[in-house]
Amino acid sequence: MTAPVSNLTSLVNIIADNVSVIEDLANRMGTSYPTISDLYEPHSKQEELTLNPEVLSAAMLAVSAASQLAATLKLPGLTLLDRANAFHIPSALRVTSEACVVEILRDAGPQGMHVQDIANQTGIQPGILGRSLRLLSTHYVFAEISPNVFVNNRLSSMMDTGKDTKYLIDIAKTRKSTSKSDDIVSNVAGDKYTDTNGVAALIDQCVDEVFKSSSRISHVAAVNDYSKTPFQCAMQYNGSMWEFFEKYPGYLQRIQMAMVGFSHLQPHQQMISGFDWSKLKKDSYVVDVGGGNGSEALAITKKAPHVKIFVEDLEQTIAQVTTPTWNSNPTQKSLIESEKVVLQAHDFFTVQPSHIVSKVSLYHLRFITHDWPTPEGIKILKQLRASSLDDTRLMLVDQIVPYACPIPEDLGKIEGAISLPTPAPLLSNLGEANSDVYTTDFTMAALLNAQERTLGEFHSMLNEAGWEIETIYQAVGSSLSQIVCKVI
Ligand SMILES: C[S@@+](CC[C@H](N)C(=O)[O-])C[C@H]1O[C@@H](n2cnc3c(N)ncnc32)[C@H](O)[C@@H]1O
Repeated sequence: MTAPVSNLTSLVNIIADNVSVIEDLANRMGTSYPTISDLYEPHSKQEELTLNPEVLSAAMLAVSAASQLAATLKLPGLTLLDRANAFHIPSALRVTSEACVVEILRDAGPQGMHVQDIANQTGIQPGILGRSLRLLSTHYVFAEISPNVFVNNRLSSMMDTGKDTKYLIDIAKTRKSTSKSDDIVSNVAGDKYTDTNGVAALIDQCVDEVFKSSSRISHVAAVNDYSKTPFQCAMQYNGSMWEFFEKYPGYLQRIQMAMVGFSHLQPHQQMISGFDWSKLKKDSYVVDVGGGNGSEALAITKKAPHVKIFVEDLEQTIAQVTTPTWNSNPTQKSLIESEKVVLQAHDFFTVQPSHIVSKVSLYHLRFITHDWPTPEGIKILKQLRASSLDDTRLMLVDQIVPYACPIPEDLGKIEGAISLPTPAPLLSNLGEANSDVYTTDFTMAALLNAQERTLGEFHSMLNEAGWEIETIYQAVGSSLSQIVCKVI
């Protein structure tokens, strides 16, 4: 009689089985999985391997099992302490970002640089910088290769803006000389982030205003007063977050680039290719509602060259971000000049202009409903319903929060609403392997008293606004989905 497999062995077996799936594929592709010490090379064969759907699925299971194994084996009190102190990591990331460490270490190359020499370049105190780098290295961001000598690694190099280091150091010095030490609002230099992959913008936004705001979530919950957002409490600002961004253009530029960064973090999410763009009627209109800097609209011009695209956003965003972005790129400029793409100020809480309604085939909303509490989400969706033709479709591109249990039967019948079975003893939502959707949900709570939604929450919000989910398209290893709806 064979002994039953222990919980620990089951977890180890899941890791071993899935790692061998990955290594088999790597061998067939003639490459290897990148190590943590490699620099991030987005176009390398190694990074291409990491985005293969089979590899993504296997990696999700292995990561889920490995983190469950770590949480099981480490003494529970120490795991709890880790969780409770996790907020020190954003502090350390902010210290290193303000000191331009990623770019300084890029210039230093594989031999790295002593923390004293890194510190000398921006005038930061080497003590706290070294401790920040060691805390981060312990969490696999940067590496300490000899005492106090650090190098970039796969994680840290992903935040490289690619910009000239001296230019960034000058920006950092100007920031320091014009900010008071007790400033809650520091003068963000948006130029640091333009023409980058957006990852630095995303990380800097997380470790600045999101971090500050998150510390106020429990206060808002405790007093049960949602008339103010945690962001408003933290930044001591009475207007909305969007008004704040309009008042401080550096923050506005940063959040728009952060959206671009979000796509680069999970490039496979761009592979969501389920929706058949060719089916849209020739010369009909696609409206990218709350389209920001228009990066998605640009992607749509390639998938659906036969339609006209309107990028709508708030007046200031169109003037300060979208228009300069499109005018500075010759291809995008020519799309504007030929009127294939129209950039237009429009408040999505109001009905669409009649010239749009007459020919609209699709309203596209990426990362919009997650910015709003459900009553406001319903108002936005109702305005679009009132601005639709019978065959107009609505596409929400947002993350669907997985339940931590099997999907309810009625929701499971919606086309594309898959919920993959997970092997025991893993959590059914794959736990830490899927943690980004739950942290993004808290980011929405921190900034806007808003939220990411489960499929059930999407279903009822859409129904209330006069829309019915027709099909959902998802990519492996991603909670970002295209939720395509028709009018009821
Ligand atoms: C999270 S960003 C998403 C941007 C873009 N859809 C993307 O995926 O990159 C939300 C956008 O909604 C815009 N927005 C906020 N309030 C708005 C309103 N009342 N009317 C139109 N756009 C608005 C913001 O300016 C911002 O560009």
